[in-house]
This record gives sequence, C-alpha cells and structure tokens, in this order.
Amino acid sequence: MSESPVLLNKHEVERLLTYDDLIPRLESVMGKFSKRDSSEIIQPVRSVVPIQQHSGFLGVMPAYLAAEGILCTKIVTFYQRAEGSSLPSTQATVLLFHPEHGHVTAIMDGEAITAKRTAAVSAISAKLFKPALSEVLCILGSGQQARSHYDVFTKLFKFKEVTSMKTGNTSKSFKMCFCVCDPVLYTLQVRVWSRRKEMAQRFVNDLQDPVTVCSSVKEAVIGADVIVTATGASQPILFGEWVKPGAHIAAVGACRPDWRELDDVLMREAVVYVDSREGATAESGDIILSGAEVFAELGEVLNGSFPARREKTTVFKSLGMGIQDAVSAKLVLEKWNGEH
Ligand SMILES: NC(=O)C1=CN([C@@H]2O[C@H](COP(=O)(O)OP(=O)(O)OC[C@H]3O[C@@H](n4cnc5c(N)ncnc54)[C@H](O)[C@@H]3O)[C@@H](O)[C@H]2O)C=CC1
Ligand SMILES: O=C(O)C1=NCCCC1
Repeated sequence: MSESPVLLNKHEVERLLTYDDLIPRLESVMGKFSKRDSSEIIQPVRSVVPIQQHSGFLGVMPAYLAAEGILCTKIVTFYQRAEGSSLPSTQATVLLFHPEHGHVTAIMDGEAITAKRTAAVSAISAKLFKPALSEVLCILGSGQQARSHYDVFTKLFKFKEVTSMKTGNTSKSFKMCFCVCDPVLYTLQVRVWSRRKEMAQRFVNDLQDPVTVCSSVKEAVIGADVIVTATGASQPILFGEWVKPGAHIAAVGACRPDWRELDDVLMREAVVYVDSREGATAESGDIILSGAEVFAELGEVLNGSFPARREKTTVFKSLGMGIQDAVSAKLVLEKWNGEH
C-alpha cells in the first residue's frame, strides 16, 4: 500500500515556492519542451470544458517529464467574475503522481503555483525581450496575476523615469533619490490601470513602493517600456498606436480563442513569441483572430534555436503550460520533503 499523499495548502505552497528557485527550472523545462522530444516531455494542449451557464471554464493540464521523474496534472477553473467579487477568478489544484507506480504523492494548492509560475515566465520573457534601457513598467489589471507580476518584475528589474530637476514631480507619493553623477531626479516608475480606479488604488495601497494609478489604458501605456496585460478582458484594451516602438508586452489574459486583450495593429506589427505554438494556435484569440504570425516559442529562444529580437516591439503571448505547473509542484514537494 502506498503512503498517503502530502497535502499542501496555499499558504504552504506560497512559502515554499520562491522565484529564485523557480525561474531556472522554468527556463530549463521550456527550453527542453521546445525541442519536441516526446521521449523526454509529453504535454498535450489542455482540455477545456466550458460552463456556459456560469461564465466559467474547467481546464485539465497534464504533463510527464521523463528525465525529471515528474508526472503531474493541474485542474483549474477560471471564471469571468463581476468587478469586486470576493471569489478568485482562477482556482486550481495540482496533483503529483509517482511516475513508476502511478499513485498520487502530493495534492497541493494550485492558485499560488499559477500566480507565481505565470509571472515568472513573463519575467523570463522580459529578461529576453525588453528594451536594454527599460524605465517604465505598466500593469493593466489589478487582480492575482497583476500582483504576482508586480512582485517578480520589481524584484528582478529596476524601473525608473527620469524627470529634470525643473519639472520634477515632487509629489510625496514618489520615491526620490539623487544620482551623484547626473543632477536629475529619479522617480521609480511603475504604473497600474484597472477598470475601476478604486481597484487600482486598493492594489497600490497594499504595496510598499510608490506606484502611479492611471485613469486610462492610454495614459498608463504611453512611453512604457514593459507592459503586462493581466485582465479578464474579452475585447482589445491595448492598442498598437499607443505602444512605444521597441516596448515589450507580456500578454497574460485572453486565454480563449474568441477573447482579446491586444488589437490587430499591435499583434501584426510586433514580433510575437508564445509559450507553446500548439496552445497559442488553439486558444489565443489575439493570435487566431488577428492572423498574426508566431515568430518563436520562448523555449526556442532559451534553447538557442531562435533569436531574441529585443530591438523590435515584442509580444509574449502566454497561455500557461502543464510543464510549468509540474516543475513548480516538484520544487514545492522537494522543499517540503527537505523540511520533514
Ligand atoms: N497565461 C496564463 O498562464 C494565465 C492566464 N490567466 C489569465 O490572466 C487573467 C488575469 O487573471 P487573474 O489575475 O487570476 O484574475 P483576477 O480576476 O484576479 O484579475 C482580473 C483583472 O482583470 C480586470 N478585468 C476583468 N474584466 C475586464 C475587462 N473586460 N476589461 C478590463 N479589465 C477587466 C479585473 O478588474 C481585474 O483587475 C485572466 O484572463 C486569466 O484567465 C490566469 C492564469 C494563468
Ligand atoms: O495556465 C493556466 O493555469 C491558466 N491559463 C489560462 C486561464 C486560466 C488558467
């Protein structure tokens, strides 16, 4: 008789899963995935069951990683919630199995895994594609993904906007420091926009560092070097005409074939990267409906088969992958085993 599975709640998963450990594992597994060696990795496009009466979806995301000895599935529900709903719109459970014997070894919360691994993958895309001098980060949306993206982007990258002394914004809500080599005022610059301004304000109130709340998407994205779209939108909210040439967009929402966050102009003019070509062509309205060409998978850049075209405007269209959940869950279990 096999041992009972380890049960880990959201709090435990959040504590055990750190970006420093997670990012290298995601880079490695996505590079491997893009080599398409089915003796190494099996990950079908997720099965999605629409729950039409309740504006929701149930997704099943299995993955097998032979060399790592990981057999895993995530079961995830995602709902279009009314603004201000206290229910999370994305909820998930991750199951790890013993690859040889088939029994369940761990059952863990998948909300924290989904939040962190998605943000970590976007951060990897930004590391590869953002302009060399990136001063302004803009986040569209103020939910779970917006928060995890804020956390990892501000942990990994420094964003700042330079304003001259004469015109410098001296509002108390900005953190200011003086650069000894150049007499200009530096204000850390992260901007956030949400459909309801009070939701963006609530998001900002939870943070230590100053973030500018913007009243419109246009105001938020003009001049931004890195833009994260993490909304429940089903129609475009980000338009190419507003985007600074050379900016990088990590597009996280719009994960249904008829949903959009980005308009046709942006999709057609940018160099488009995806997490999985099969996933993107089956599930991304931004790709399917715009007719945009996919240039490469993130893994193909990580494994050296395709270049990172940092000098261009780039879109990384994220849909989420079972292998990302699988390596995250394995990491959590390893950490937990190390403590017990
Ligand atoms: N690419 C990936 O791997 C993943 C993608 N997602 C997707 O990312 C998006 C955000 O997810 P969460 O942060 O978990 O959701 P959430 O419900 O916590 O946050 C959603 C945000 O989008 C805003 N929003 C909702 N409808 C909107 C509309 N029509 N126009 C503009 N803003 C709107 C809300 O005000 C909120 O700020 C969702 O589309 C979700 O399906 C979620 C998990 C993984
Ligand atoms: O990868 C995931 O997990 C999800 N992707 C898109 C929709 C919500 C969950």
